Formats: sequence, C-alpha cells, structure tokens
Amino acid sequence: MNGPLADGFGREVTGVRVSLTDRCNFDCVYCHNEGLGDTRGPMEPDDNEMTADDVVRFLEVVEEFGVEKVKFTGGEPMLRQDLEAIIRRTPDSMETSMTTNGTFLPGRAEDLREAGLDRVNVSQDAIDPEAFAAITKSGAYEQVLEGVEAAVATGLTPVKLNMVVFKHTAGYVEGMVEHAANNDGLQLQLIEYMPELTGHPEWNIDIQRVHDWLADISARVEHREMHDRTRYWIAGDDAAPGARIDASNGGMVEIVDPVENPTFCANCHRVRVTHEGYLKGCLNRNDDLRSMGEMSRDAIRETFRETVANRVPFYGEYMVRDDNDEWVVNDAYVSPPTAAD
Ligand SMILES: Nc1nc2c(ncn2[C@@H]2O[C@H](COP(=O)(O)OP(=O)(O)OP(=O)(O)O)[C@@H](O)[C@H]2O)c(=O)[nH]1
Ligand SMILES: C[S@@+](CC[C@H](N)C(=O)[O-])C[C@H]1O[C@@H](n2cnc3c(N)ncnc32)[C@H](O)[C@@H]1O
Ligand code: SF4
Ligand code: SF4
Repeated sequence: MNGPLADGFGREVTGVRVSLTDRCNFDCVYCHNEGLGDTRGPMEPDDNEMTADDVVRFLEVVEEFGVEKVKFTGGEPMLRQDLEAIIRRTPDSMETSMTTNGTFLPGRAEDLREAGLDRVNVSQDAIDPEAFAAITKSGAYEQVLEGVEAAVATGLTPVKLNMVVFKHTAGYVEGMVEHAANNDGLQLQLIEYMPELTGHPEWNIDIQRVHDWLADISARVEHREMHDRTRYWIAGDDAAPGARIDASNGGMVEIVDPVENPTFCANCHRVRVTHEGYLKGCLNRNDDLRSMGEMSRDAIRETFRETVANRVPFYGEYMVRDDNDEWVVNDAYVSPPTAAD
C-alpha cells in the first residue's frame, strides 16, 4: 500500500465523500446537493448512478493510496436499496460513515450497523416540527427523531446532528445546543450556510457571533485537524459543578465554517465522487470534474492521481481578494479565451 497522495499545497487526501445518488425525498430550501444542483425529480433509481460494483472497486483502489475514511452522502443515500450491500463490501480498513436526512433509519439502522457502518450524521435543523417542515418541505419530523434514536440505540455513534445555521434556523440554535448537551450519543454540527451554490446571500448569519456565544458558555474548546474546525464542550444540566465535561455529562458542538475561510480550505483532506462516477476536487467548484469512464481499476487510479494533483484550496488560492477586498477568481484559473469565444 502507498502513502496518501498530496496536492501541490501539501494537503494529503485521506478521505473520500461518495455521493450515491442525487435523488432525495426532501427539498430543503438551502440544499447544495454536494454542488450538483437540484434534488427534485423522479425517485426511481437513475441509470447513471454508479453501481455497487463501481463504488466498491473505487474504494478498493483508493485504499491503495492510503485513503482511510469514506463518507456516503447524496442526495439521500438511504434511497439506495443496495446501501447495506455497498457498506458490507467497503474495505475493512476504512472508517465508514454516512450523512442522511434520517427518514429511513427506523428499521434500517441495525442492518447498517451490522453491515459495517461506524457512525451517522443526521440533518436536523430545528427542534420544532413546523420550522422543520418549512425548511425541508417534508412532514417527516417524527420519523427523523425516531431515526436518530434508532441510530443511537444501535451504536452508530457519535450521531452528529447537522444543523445549517441561517436565517430560518437562527432561533433554534440554543435549543439544539441544549438538546445535544443533555442527550447521550449526540453531537451537534453547526454548519455555516453556504450561499455559493444555492444563492440567497441574504439568509447568511454571522457565524462569528455563534463562535463567541459558544466560547462564553463552553467548559472547554478543542480544534479538530480536519478543516481546523473548532469544537466546544457544553455542560449538561446535571453536570457536577467543576467536573470535566465530556460525553458522559455534556455534549460537543462543532462549527463547520467553510465560507470565505482559507484556514478551513488549507486543511481540506477529502476528494468527492459524484453519483455518476466523476471525481471532484472541491465542493464549491464545477469546473474540476473528471470522469472515471468505465471505472476500470486503471482508469480510477489515473483519474484519482490527476484529481489530487490538480486540487487547490478554494478560498485563498482559487478565489483571492481583489483591490477592493472582494473575492474574485484567481487569474491563474481563468481559461484563456479560445477562437470560438
Ligand atoms: N465547503 C466545504 N464544506 C464542507 C466540507 N466538508 C463538509 N462541509 C459542509 O459540512 C456539511 C456536513 O458535512 P457532513 O457530510 O455531515 O460531514 P462532515 O462534518 O464534513 O464530516 P464528519 O464530521 O467527519 O462526519 C457538508 O454538507 C458541507 O455543507 C468541505 O470539504 N468543504
Ligand atoms: C447535501 S446533504 C446530503 C445528505 C443528506 N440528504 C442530508 O441531508 O443529510 C449533506 C449536508 O449538506 C448540508 N447542506 C446542504 N446545503 C447546504 C448549504 N447551502 N449550506 C450549508 N450546508 C448545506 C445539509 O444540511 C446536510 O447536512
Ligand atoms: S435532505 Fe439532504 S439532499 Fe435532501 S434536500 Fe435536504 S440537504 Fe438536500
Ligand atoms: S477546498 Fe473546497 S472542498 Fe475543500 S474545504 Fe475548501 S471549499 Fe471545501
């Protein structure tokens, strides 16, 4: 086995995010769909989706390059009926996790665990059925809560609740932090709303205010290597005064703040795979997709090498500040005009 491949900025690729479908049973108002556009459309399996064999072959090849983590995502990955089979065949050396809207976890959480899934992230943007329905355009609030319970009960832990912090959810942050601090097996990820792919910059909330508030109320603060994310430990209601706060008497809240953040991008160690079998070096870009063709082992190897070699940090390199302090595409990445233009 080789060591991890690094890009020209010294960023080793140790993880892959595999989108298994772009179909979804929700229609969240903010959805970036991993940079691939709309999730609306037919619910039936799409002929263009990678087969289970393709996904497994891809994972076996990148394992050779020292990739040690895989995240299954989508669209809604649990719409794939062969998900358990894919996870069962995922290389044992990989930490295997999934990001899901949680609707289908009741009834399937145990099978997923048995197949080898280590943990799940579940999107939950509010502790309030009406706000939840308005954001996701779905009435599945109770099912999602049941899904989270099923995931905790079966040991798919820590279960990270993903909450996008934006105009529609700002009023629910405090309640979600309390919820994570007082319930075993849960962590909370507060995700900065990313308007790059979905528009509506007016929905932005200043994430620094959330950092400041958490810094005030937290018992301790840590930094995670991936993306240099900040983690705040919050005491649960019955934590003894002066006790060290950990998962037994409190909860962890992590802030995911990629927007306009060169430090986040400088610590980015993952490559994406679209449901159609394209490699993608950066979530925010659609000009760096590379097809793996028929997905033979050789084609996967070569495309993976090329993708890693061409990765660049989005903020700070692909996007740079102009004289007015605005982010603009770095001239080095603007293609010269061709005769056809
Ligand atoms: N811009 C950008 N956003 C990311 C990146 N990774 C995660 N995010 C954002 O964070 C959201 C939640 O990510 P998850 O799929 O739950 O996983 P994660 O938090 O990255 O990974 P774990 O904490 O290891 O489970 C993503 O959908 C993005 O909105 C990244 O590399 N770049
Ligand atoms: C695209 S979804 C795919 C997996 C699954 N359907 C789910 O919702 O968890 C992955 C994550 O992206 C987050 N997300 C989607 N659009 C976003 C945006 N514009 N800004 C920040 N996060 C976003 C969602 O909250 C979710 O946690
Ligand atoms: S559940 Fe996930 S994929 Fe579906 S619309 Fe919401 S964020 Fe997008
Ligand atoms: S380089 Fe791209 S994928 Fe990586 S953290 Fe930055 S925006 Fe996200």
